[in-house]
Amino acid sequence: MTPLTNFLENFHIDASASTIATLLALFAIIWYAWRRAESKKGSPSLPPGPRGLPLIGNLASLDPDLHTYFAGLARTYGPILKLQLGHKLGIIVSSPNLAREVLKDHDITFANRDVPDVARTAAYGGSDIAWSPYGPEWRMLRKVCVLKMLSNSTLDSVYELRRREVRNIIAYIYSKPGSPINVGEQTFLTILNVVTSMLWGETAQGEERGSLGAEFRRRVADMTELLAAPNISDFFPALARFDLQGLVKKMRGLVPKFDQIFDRMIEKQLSIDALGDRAGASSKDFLQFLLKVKDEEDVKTPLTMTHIKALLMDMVVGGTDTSSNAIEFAFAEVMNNPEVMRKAQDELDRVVGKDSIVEEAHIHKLPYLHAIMKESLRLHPVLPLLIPHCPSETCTVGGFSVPKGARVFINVWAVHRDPSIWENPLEFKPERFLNSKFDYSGSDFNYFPFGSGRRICAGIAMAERMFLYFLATFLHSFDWKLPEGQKMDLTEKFGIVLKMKNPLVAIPTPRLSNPALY
Ligand code: HEM
Repeated sequence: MTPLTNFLENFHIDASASTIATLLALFAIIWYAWRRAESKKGSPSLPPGPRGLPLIGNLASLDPDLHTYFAGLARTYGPILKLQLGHKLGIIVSSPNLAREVLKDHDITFANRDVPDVARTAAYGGSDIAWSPYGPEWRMLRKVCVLKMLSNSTLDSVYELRRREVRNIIAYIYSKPGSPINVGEQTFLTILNVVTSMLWGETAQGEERGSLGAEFRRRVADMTELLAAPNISDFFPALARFDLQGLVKKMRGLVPKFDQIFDRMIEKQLSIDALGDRAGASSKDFLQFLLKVKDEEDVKTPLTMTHIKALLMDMVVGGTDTSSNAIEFAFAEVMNNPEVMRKAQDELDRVVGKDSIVEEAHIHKLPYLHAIMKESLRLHPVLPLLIPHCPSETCTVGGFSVPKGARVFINVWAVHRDPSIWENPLEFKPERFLNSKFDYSGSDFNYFPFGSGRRICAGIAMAERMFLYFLATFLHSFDWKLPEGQKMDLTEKFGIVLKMKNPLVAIPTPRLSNPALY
């Protein structure tokens, strides 16, 4: 197989001879122009990296599991390395010191994103928090979200929503004695209901809960898969308009399905406002708040309807898939380590008791549960390469030049498994976090599952609450075992969100003293 056919196969392109000839000609022109531009600039001291092929660079050898592939390269080339991804330079950083240089010392320079074509399509032209460039618009969006929806005081005020959804799922599981439960799916549905009811106060019930949730989950999964797929258009911007792999077309097919729901909810909210029927809308609804902010005049950076939809997309896609996959990994690790399960359930029985149900007020009294969350996010940080950063100007990291516009991957997954930092890094051992100094603030670059600096996750408080409350309730309410003859498989699958390759299916047995508690 030639490198070109190998490359085409890697990118799932069916190509006739004439397509290949056209591509070759285009590549040659781009390559020539690029080399000329480079030679004019002189040769900057770039980080080391594997030798690439002319035109396509290292694209032919990319492995779909980018986090493990990058970790392997770092063992050969060191903690900062480069990959030539067609016309785009990729920089991979895999050590705490260099992550600190990028995310702390050069925080503002790297607080930008290199927006993939599909992400631009998904996020209404990149008008959301995650893909906006660093600047007043991003600051306004983040402030609106963090202050209003994701702050501790708002989260406290909507505990009833979380409680209702968690009690619903527990009752549902209890109603299916001995049946296998798809843990990720049920967690996703519950979180989706929490997030959407915070957004617009509507929550799917009964049959609708199952069908709407399953449909949403598929679409969110399709979306994150498209976001993670290597796209020729990003590596050869001159070819973007041809959308050779059809990824943007696929994303364009997905977005309207979300958009219709957003439109429906916005219209509903506006008609409630028009009728002055405040009683029909909870004053806590985030959408209602956003629509009010949109109408505010005399603001320097106005919030538009496009921003609102992009924010809803961030919350529905970013808030659900991350949290549910993180919980699924933790659940699987706990099941795979019976001693950890025993300690977690002992702690719950001591603090909550078998004659009561878990409330969020119990959570701060459960240090072992907190340690489980930290350990699980160490081994399986669900955004293993963060969201790639992009320097707004050329700067030096670890003594090497990182050019303006490079796509910078911070391999937090590799740092979290580095044996020079962590003892027996592959072991799931929550004890290592008991009484430890590690938190989620991103101030220690040995442990930063939510990122660090200006672009740190905007939803940490919400993620922490949902994760701990769900896991505590699941472990307290039931004993869990795998279906007969099945083995636990913790293999990961890379997407922009890390998932379990084979979804966790487990059988619950009630363990509380009284059926009324379900
Ligand atoms: C366990 C769950 C979660 C984990 C591990 C996680 C982790 C992360 C990480 C690593 C980033 C990228 C940081 C960077 O690029 O440097 C991020 C960004 C983000 N997260 Fe989360 N996240 C989780 C849940 C949530 C939730 C529940 C929400 C909101 C409802 C949320 C909203 C966001 C947003 C809006 C961004 C973009 C921030 C920006 O670019 O300024 N996340 N998250």
